[in-house]
Amino acid sequence: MALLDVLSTSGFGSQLPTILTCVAVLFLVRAVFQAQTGPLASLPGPEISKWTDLHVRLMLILGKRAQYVHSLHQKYGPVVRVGPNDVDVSDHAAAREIHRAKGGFLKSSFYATGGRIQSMFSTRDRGFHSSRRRLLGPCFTETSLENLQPVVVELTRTAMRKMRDEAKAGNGTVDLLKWWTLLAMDVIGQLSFGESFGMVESGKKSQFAEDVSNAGAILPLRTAFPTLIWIGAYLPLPFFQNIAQSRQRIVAYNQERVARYMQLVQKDAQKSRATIFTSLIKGNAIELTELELTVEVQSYITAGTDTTAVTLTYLIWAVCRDQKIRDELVRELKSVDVADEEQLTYKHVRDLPYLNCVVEEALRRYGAAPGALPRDVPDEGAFLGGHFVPGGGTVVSTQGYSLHRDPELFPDPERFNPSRWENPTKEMRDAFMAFGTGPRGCIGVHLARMELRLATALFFRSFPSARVSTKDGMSDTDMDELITFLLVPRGHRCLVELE
Ligand code: HEM
Repeated sequence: MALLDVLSTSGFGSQLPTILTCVAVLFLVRAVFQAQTGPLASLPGPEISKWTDLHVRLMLILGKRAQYVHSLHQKYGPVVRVGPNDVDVSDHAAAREIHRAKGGFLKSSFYATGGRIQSMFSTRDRGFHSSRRRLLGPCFTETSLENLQPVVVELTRTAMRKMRDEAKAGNGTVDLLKWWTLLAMDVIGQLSFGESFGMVESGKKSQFAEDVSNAGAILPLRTAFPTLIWIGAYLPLPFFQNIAQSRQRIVAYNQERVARYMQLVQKDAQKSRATIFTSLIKGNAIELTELELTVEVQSYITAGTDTTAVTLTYLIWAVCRDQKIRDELVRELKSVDVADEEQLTYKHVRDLPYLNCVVEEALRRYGAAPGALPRDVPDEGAFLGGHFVPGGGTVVSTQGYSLHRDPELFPDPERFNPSRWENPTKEMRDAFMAFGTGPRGCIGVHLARMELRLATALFFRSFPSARVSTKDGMSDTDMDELITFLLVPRGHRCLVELE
């Protein structure tokens, strides 16, 4: 018997509207109760945040979430409710508390996007993370990277040569975002597999790089509407199918490269190319399985390419826009006296004071990960920024965007002003979160700083009068800051004239 017949003979059908109305009323009462008297009800924030976070999700897709949340902090203070279960904190001491070791705030479900195999980046498991970080941390120290710096210098030098060639062959401009992306990805390839992806040399993104961009482009949508993406994976729509194919190709490519590297190690560990994993070689094997290594390398490519490339793009753009800053930087760089440009090493530039101020200010103002870093509040709750934030399902975030714009610590915070780092206070240092902080802070921080310093130094030594172009319609609008998890310039390009 059809279901409707059963319902009508049982009299249930005639009562259905009443039942549905009761259910709707119950939901409404529950929502009102939660909004007005729930454990987060006393936290400051706009009325809408008590009912929904849909507006915040839409802001995320539009690349304006960080700016919106910052405007809430300006209005409501350092602790603000941004959704029924979401809080954002811009108090420096509270941010440190959230991110400190053993603070009890674990990465939220936002990070659980990477399938069944966990990486150091994606894991939410404290035990897994500690053991992986203990193993890999030593690979990323300044001392370990020391041995690898010549290959980074060489790749950067090649990038300069290729940029000059491209500018000469074309209309005098180059797209910084393109070149820094090729460079950053080649650096990770070189340091992970002992061979680069060859993109700086070819001047073009490989299929692999295109796939990485494709897979990354879906991140905002996945973050804002994870269920939609989950359903999409089962639908025969080209958009979702293309992304699935990109992901499959990325995995296959990484597997192949890692397998090749491991064969080299097995054949002759001594002669295998130096990589960040060299110190993990014991006898003729590496202390990670092929699969573990593949997943780790993938996370370095995702976490270490666009972050470095975008920060560097904004850095060079900001310096080119201000002749005084550019001239001061060029003056300092010219003071490095080497007989031949080819002899310039990382050591020559690492400790240059003004260069370091420029890098620090670029990371403060344009660090490429300024968005929310969400953490689960421990069950017992916590006092943060003068408020009690309850646990049991609350997610608390900190965002570099707000922490770096505290006008008390960084007067005129929107201004790109490297000199503010000449004598930084402890409070400024404490508020600096471009690389996160605590045990989940960026493991690539020394590598990133090395790349930023080297590329900036070699760029302005090669092109001391570089300036932002207006050719091909390039304008400041291209550099409007869109922030999902990462920062990206609206125009997805940054054209500069080299000479
Ligand atoms: C300017 C460049 C970079 C910026 C601004 C940046 C920023 C960040 C931030 C803010 C975090 C913390 C994320 C969180 O708490 O949710 C992080 C973590 C991480 N970053 Fe970076 N990063 C950069 C470069 C790199 C590079 C070059 C690598 C390459 C190895 C890398 C690998 C990682 C990894 C693996 C983590 C996770 C660490 C963990 O959970 O133990 N990053 N990064």
